[in-house]
Amino acid sequence: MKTFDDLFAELSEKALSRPEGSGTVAELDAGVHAIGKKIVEEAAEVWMAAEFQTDDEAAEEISQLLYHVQVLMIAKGLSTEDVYRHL
Ligand SMILES: N=c1c2ncn([C@@H]3O[C@H](COP(=O)(O)OP(=O)(O)OP(=O)(O)O)[C@@H](O)[C@H]3O)c2ncn1[C@@H]1O[C@H](COP(=O)(O)O)[C@@H](O)[C@H]1O
Repeated sequence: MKTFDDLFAELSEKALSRPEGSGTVAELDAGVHAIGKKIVEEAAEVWMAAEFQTDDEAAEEISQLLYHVQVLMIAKGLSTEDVYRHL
């Protein structure tokens, strides 16, 4: 099973190698403003799923939110350590 750190390593590598067809590369190219809007959209979907959908659907929405947060971290050049030191 993929962890937060596994996904971050995968996305960081994709940002460098820029493989054809990568949604991550496309999202990075769209920029911080577009990624931020995606985070807000996914956060709303997390909220709605938590209130009105199944636990599994809420978990899936949370995974998507974490993905977009990671893309934003990479766009900003932030490492997991930069974030973890605030936890
Ligand atoms: N975990 C994810 C992941 N979670 C969410 N998403 C993206 O976020 C979107 C969220 O889904 P929604 O249902 O909200 O989609 P939507 O609003 O219809 O989506 P769009 O119209 O914005 O595409 C998905 O369509 C994906 O584009 C993800 N995209 C990629 N990953 C993983 O990231 C890695 C790299 O992916 P690529 O860069 O595409 O190779 C792989 O391991 C993928 O599994």
